[in-house]
Amino acid sequence: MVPIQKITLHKLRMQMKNPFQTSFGTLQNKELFIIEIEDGEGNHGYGESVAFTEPWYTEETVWTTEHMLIDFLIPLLMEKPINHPREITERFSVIRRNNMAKASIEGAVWDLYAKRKGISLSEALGGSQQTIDVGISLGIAPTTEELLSRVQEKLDAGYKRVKLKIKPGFDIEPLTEVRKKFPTAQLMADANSAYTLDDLTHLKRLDAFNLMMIEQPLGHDDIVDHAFLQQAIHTPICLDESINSFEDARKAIELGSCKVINIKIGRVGGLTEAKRIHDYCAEKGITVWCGGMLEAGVGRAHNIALTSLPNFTVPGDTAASALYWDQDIIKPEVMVDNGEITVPTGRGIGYDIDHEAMEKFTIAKKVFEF
Ligand SMILES: O=C(O)CCC(=O)C1=CC=C[C@@H](O)[C@@H]1C(=O)O
Ligand SMILES: [Mg+2]
Repeated sequence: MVPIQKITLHKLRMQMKNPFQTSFGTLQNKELFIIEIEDGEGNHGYGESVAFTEPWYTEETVWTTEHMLIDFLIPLLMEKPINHPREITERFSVIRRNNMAKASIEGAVWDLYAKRKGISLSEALGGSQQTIDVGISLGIAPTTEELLSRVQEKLDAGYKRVKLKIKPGFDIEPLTEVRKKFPTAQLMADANSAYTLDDLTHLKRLDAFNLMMIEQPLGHDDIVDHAFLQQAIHTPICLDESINSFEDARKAIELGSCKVINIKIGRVGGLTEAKRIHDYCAEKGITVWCGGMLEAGVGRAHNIALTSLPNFTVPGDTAASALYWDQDIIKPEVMVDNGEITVPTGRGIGYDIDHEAMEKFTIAKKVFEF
């Protein structure tokens, strides 16, 4: 059993070092919840919520996360005892979607479970990789020169894959320049649904850049048009926004809508569902990699543990804390050495919470005792 005696929602506001620009807007201040669960025996499990303050990536926001946690998910979690964190997906299935809210608390139970067993979260999940490869996702840059210098800097730092954000009007030109300057770099592009099938002729031109993949070129909820597009282009399509569950992944793979899936724990509703998608993709020969949501340290630690599963073969978006934050909320912070992270072997997420830093960024706190 995983006894739960106390749940604390720490609401944090953290300022990003550099604004992150996508085809929808710019992110500078991040609000998030750290969910802390205590078993009354000295163990603390931690999870992090990843919804943004505005619903442009998925429909969830920081505010809906709080509403779901307080009014539905915490009461459901406490309805009867949990024997294994694996049971939570099923328990939460009476609530439609709200996957990021679900994942935030499910992750905290997984961490608590691993800590109680005295094993790492990676081990609890069945991870086998001791080091993981790391890539970087770059926001849209103000100029092509600036983009080239950012790519150069990240490749020099050892990052093993560079993801560029593209949108109509900012695609062929920057990709041409980046490819010219870095002919052998592992490059990919993410459109965050900025195109439609009307852009088919234009999208075919992207085949010239030898990209590892193009992420979510079409509708955020589409798998049909993507299947048509995948037939028409050579570049592998990677789905991000369209895959919110194991069932979505199964259907997309059956339809031939993608060759790659970007697994984000929050988007699919937790570690259990993420692992299920990973296992299914391994069986079907579909490549997976772990995306990021500009998380602080707790969320990154969960991503690192997940990425230690064997079918995570493409470098993930788990870049170093120092690229995002002046000060992170974990100790040590996430360090990337020549494009690799050593998967921690300590109990649970394997990083300690920097309580002082967490207090500093806390803007509200709610405690539930049972
Ligand atoms: O967490 C990171 O380092 C990368 C984040 C990232 O690329 C994204 C996060 C959230 C929305 C998007 O802009 C983008 C993505 O779609 O993967
Ligand atoms: Mg994406």
